[in-house]
Amino acid sequence: MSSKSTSEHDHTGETTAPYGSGPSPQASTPRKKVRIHHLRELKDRGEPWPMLTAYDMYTAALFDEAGIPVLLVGDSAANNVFGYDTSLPVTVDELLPLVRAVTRSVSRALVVADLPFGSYQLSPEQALATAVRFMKEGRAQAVKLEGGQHFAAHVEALTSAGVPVMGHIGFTPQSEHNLGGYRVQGRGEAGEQLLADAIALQEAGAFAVVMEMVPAEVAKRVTHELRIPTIGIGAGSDCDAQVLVWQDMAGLRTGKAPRFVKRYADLAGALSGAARAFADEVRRGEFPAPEHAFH
Ligand SMILES: Nc1nc(=O)c2c([nH]1)NC[C@@H]1CN(c3ccc(C(=O)N[C@@H](CCC(=O)O)C(=O)O)cc3)CN21
Ligand SMILES: CC(C)C(=O)C(=O)O
Ligand SMILES: [Mg+2]
Repeated sequence: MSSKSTSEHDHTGETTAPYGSGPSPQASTPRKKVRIHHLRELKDRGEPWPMLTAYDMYTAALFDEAGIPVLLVGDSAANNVFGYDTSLPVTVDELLPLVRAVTRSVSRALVVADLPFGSYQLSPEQALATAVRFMKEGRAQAVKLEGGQHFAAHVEALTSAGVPVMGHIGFTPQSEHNLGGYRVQGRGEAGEQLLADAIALQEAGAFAVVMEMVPAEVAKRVTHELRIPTIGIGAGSDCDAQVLVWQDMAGLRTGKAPRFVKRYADLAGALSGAARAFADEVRRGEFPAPEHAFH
């Protein structure tokens, strides 16, 4: 990766530091709306960046303030919001209000809407019709869809209509039944196909590609071959960016998380402690105290 230092002027005439530049921690927080070319600049400078899922107002606003440049309203809302056991059942009508809540709540982060199973696979026309709903009704800045070479025409239909597209290859949860469960993809011979898929997405106009559960060596090679950023989840440290589902990252998910997850907090413990403390105080007659009441 080359090192390139730029500072640019936008239509306001204001000079802005590129995202992630500068010596202080604050400097890594973008002061204005993150745009797609910022992500490409970060790749060119070799500066890794974070992406998180978000599905509602508080998380979106907090992650935006924390300097997460890209938020994904994932179809993983199926598991992590709606309580389905796979991502397959979730619909556009269920996801749209979440996308709208997130876009309403951020000032800087780029918001990507994940196209759910069945909402784009039928044809490039279907993909465009669905993407248009997420852009117009959800006010998303980009959409994401799962698939490689076979979906190049879909990606091209979207990008040529002005819809920025993020690809997603490797383990693609919407195809879990076809892939035989939650398994690492792209080992051995399949690594060549993964690279071909990534290149096909780039050539079709995708602005970034998620690689989920692929060997770190393969992800590294794809990352070096592509001009557009790669975003890893269980794909090692050589991707241009890293994404996690926020409930996994913050320890809200109970039960065993996938191996690629690191927990940075114990929200499950904190929330369950708060609920128990509230319940105890109500049962003991300690809450509400006089200062919580009106007289
Ligand atoms: N909370 C959450 N986190 C996710 O990362 C996530 C979702 N939900 N929902 C949609 C998909 C499903 N994903 C998953 C779900 C489970 C594993 C998992 O259990 N992995 C095991 C087994 C891997 C193997 O056998 O090779 C692991 O230990 O990583 C992986 C990805 C990723 N996505
Ligand atoms: C894990 C990310 C990449 C995703 O697709 C989702 O959350 O739906
Ligand atoms: Mg998804």
